[in-house]
Amino acid sequence: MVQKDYEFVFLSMKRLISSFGFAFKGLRYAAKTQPNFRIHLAAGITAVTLGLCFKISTAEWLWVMACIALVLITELLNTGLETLTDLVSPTYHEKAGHTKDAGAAAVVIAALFSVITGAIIFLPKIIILFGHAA
Ligand SMILES: Nc1ncnc2c1ncn2[C@@H]1O[C@H](COP(=O)(O)OP(=O)(O)OP(=O)(O)O)[C@@H](O)[C@H]1O
Repeated sequence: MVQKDYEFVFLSMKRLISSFGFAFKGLRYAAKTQPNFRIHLAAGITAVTLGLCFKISTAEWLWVMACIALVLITELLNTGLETLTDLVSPTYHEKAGHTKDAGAAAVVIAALFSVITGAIIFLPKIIILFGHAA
């Protein structure tokens, strides 16, 4: 590799590391300012704990991971949307309201989907566990 190629790789790595830094800043901001984000994070940790306790299958792990990612991603995008809306429209505007409502609806759909998926995966196992205990 010539000097120019090394410089290109070094700069690309530097840019990638800065992007991760900005991403963590975004995560910290959401965790600090959004109670719902913290609730969804706790729900995700609970789902992972249940998955470990019940030794769920690989396919079930994929669904659980997809649900956790879906909820956290929509929550983060909604946080960004809310922040931007507050910046652009600090006073009442119908369209600002629609923007926030649509963001909130996306989070609710992701959360509902995850609750149903979690129930399909974990409820039968919980019922069997309580059946054996009784
Ligand atoms: N600038 C605005 N103009 C019109 N309606 C607004 C505006 N800001 C908020 N609203 C309405 O009030 C609702 C709640 O707004 P708010 O800013 O409290 O968002 P939120 O979803 O409750 O945020 P958080 O997740 O931080 O609690 C919005 O969904 C929207 O319907």
